Amino acid sequence: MGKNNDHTSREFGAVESVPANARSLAFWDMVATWIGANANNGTWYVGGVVAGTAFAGSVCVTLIANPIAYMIMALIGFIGFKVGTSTMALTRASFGVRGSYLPSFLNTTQFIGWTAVNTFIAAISVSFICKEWLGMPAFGEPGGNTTMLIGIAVMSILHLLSIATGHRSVKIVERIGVCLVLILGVWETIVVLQNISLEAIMNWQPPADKRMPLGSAMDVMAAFSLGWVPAIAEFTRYGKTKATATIAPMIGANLALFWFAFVGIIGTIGMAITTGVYDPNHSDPSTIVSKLGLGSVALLVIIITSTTANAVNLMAAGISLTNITKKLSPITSLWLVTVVAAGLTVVPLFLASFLHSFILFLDYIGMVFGPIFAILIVDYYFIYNRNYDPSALADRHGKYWYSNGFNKVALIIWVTGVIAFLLLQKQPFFVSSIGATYPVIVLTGTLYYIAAKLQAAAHTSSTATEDTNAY
Ligand SMILES: O=c1cc[nH]c(=O)[nH]1
Repeated sequence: MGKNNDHTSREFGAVESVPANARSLAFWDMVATWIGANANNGTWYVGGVVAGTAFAGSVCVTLIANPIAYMIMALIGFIGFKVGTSTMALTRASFGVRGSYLPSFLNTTQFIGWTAVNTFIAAISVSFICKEWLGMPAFGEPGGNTTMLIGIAVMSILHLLSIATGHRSVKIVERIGVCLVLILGVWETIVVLQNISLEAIMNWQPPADKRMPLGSAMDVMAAFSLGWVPAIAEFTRYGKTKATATIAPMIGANLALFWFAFVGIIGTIGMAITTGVYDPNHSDPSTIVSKLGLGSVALLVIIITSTTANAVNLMAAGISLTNITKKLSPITSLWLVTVVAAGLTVVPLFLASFLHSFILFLDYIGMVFGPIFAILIVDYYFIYNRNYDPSALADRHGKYWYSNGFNKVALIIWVTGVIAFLLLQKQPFFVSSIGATYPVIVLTGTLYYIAAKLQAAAHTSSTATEDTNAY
């Protein structure tokens, strides 16, 4: 095959449909990618956050909220597989060619935000390990920012290497990363379990002022996993088979999430029992492992897990940007978002509470993306009957242009969904039970279905009137 036709070495822009001969991701590559995504420090951390519902509550929330999110991910992964474009380009069909710039902008910012969040959490661990090994001040101590900056610098170099050639370098990072994560992560989990009594963990109750209601924990977990959904078609469009695009991400994401969140839950509760202080910043088992004098292994686990997760985050941030502008090539865009993310990671050093900012960030994700996914899924499966035309996604005269490039119906329903989230999220019923994220997704999907059908009926009748008048 001539060099120019060798699509397998190319990174495709958001709106380009990946042809069959460029689909190089096999089933196990996809499983590895999503294990690599969720086997990360952020998942430990979110496990520590929901530990505020005590052990039984946090396990239940984890087992309910996340699989639902990954079913949504599979539904959208399938659309990406069929149409061949990135997730944000898919929103052109429902929001309009220009209307899709809104979700794309939100998406680029959320994935840059995730990269910063993961890098920051990894840097906290690096900082603690620098203290153990070198006696340098750790995060939270006077002068602790130096060790944080070391952590941020190391991670950012690894990020640049992992996205250097787009999905191909990410594939290699995930293949190597997942093997190391499985070996070191299992080992680290065993060490932690040997040092923490499961019985004491099950009986532990959070202090009254730190107890988290179940519905709030549902929202936290749902937002955490839904955060991955807009990255899915970036990978499934390179998938070789339907199962690669649907079942493989579900296996990888669920497996790694259950594992790491569980370790985060027991790590945080274990530390709360030992120190008498409940703090999700202690969800990181590497801190425990390094206290046992095994700091180098702990450090490796942190660096690898954060790199594999951020490779996915950066792919999604960079490719989303190419849905907004054609001026940036996919690879330039990937490099750009990596540099911006490195800069952003420094910001939490100057914020009062990282945990508070993290929860606000998750609220933002649940609020803006839940309604976007509802509209995308209903639009593809029920309005367009599983039939999007990739060639019309960039066509100014095509069916996705709507009115000046915007589908007002989708935009209005999206705003309605966001407002509904803001109203329901604080209602005692939702706070104490199922949270607001999933009810709002169902509500938005239903409203969009009704509105889009009414829009289609109005369009048909106005076309019929025009035809009659023509005679
Ligand atoms: O999108 C996501 C979700 C969870 N963790 C991440 O790093 N990114």
